[in-house]
Amino acid sequence: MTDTRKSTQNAVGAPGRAADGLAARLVVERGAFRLDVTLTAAPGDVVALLGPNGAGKTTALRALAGLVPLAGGHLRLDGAELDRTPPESRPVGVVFQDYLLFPHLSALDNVAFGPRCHGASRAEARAQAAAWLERMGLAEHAAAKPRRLSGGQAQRVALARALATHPRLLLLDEPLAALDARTRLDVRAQLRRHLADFEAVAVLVTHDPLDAMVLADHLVVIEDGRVVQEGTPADIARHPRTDYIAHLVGLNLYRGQARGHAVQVDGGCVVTTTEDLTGPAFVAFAPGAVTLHRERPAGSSARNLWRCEVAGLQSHGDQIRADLTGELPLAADLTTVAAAELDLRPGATVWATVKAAQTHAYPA
Ligand SMILES: Nc1ncnc2c1ncn2[C@@H]1O[C@H](COP(=O)(O)OP(=O)(O)OP(=O)(O)O)[C@@H](O)[C@H]1O
Repeated sequence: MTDTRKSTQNAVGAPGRAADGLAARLVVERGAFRLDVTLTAAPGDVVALLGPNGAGKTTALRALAGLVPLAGGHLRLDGAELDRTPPESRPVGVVFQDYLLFPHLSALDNVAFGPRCHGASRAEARAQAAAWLERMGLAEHAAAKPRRLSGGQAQRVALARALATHPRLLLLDEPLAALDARTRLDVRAQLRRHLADFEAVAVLVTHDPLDAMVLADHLVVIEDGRVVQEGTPADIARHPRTDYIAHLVGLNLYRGQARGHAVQVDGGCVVTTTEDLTGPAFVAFAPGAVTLHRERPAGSSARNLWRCEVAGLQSHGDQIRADLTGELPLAADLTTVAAAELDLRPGATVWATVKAAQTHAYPA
């Protein structure tokens, strides 16, 4: 994916960077759960924390906000230590999934609340709030109470409230999750524009890979309290390193040992690739690269041929996704017509072929 929005050359996580921005190692203990993640970002970066349920994304965000204490590590923002700074004194703005607007205050007063808390006079705070609402396209809703606002409008008020304090760190916790699909598209596009103009560090927690890919320059994938992979959205989509990420980006992924053009997959068969590698490797291919046959194909030019059994079928847009077990567990996408012609049903035996040129191997 190309990011035309903002330069990413500011080297997230690169050694020797300037003191500006975020440099954190967040160690948090919550009962049996331990979070230990390192996050660094330069001003202007948008970092998305992505991961399965319970991975620790929200805990990381709460630690950045000062809402849960660090059991270890450090938290520096623009060179200043924040570990012991109480949440209300941190130069941090937070936007939650469910907006958390004050129900008894108008949109304008909700936004003015931030600058007021930071010492602005009432008139100044209201003037700044009016300017923010204008920027968000909400000027005509300034007097409305939150219950009169749509979900998308309320979320924009919450964003204006966070930005009005000029935070050096903006935290967004699933900011689009509560919105319906149509509103989500609009708010995502607007949020993208506001984040592009935002000069400081933004950290976004999301379950949705599309939000992460559209909004962030840098993805940090957390599983079980640890960072399992980080990089640009394009890197991660091309070179997933865990099953969770492969599933997220819709690829079949295997780990094994490469010898030349063959990768011996752990616990099973060989996948032939066009890359020439030696040693521990990943090999991946898209479900759409798989061709299914009811009989073992004779004379197929595909270098990869596996005998499988249909474990399940699901519709997936205008395609059918077949989950296959057998020599190599894999997902295959085929058209509804092809699925009908093959008479695919759970339990059926099928032969799967994949051309070497449609696989992609890379060092593990
Ligand atoms: N107050 C708490 N006390 C003890 N454990 C907690 C508490 N809050 C969360 N946890 C545990 O911390 C772990 C991480 O939770 P967290 O909410 O950070 O994950 P997450 O990645 O944000 O998940 P989700 O996507 O489901 O929101 C989980 O195992 C959870 O059970």
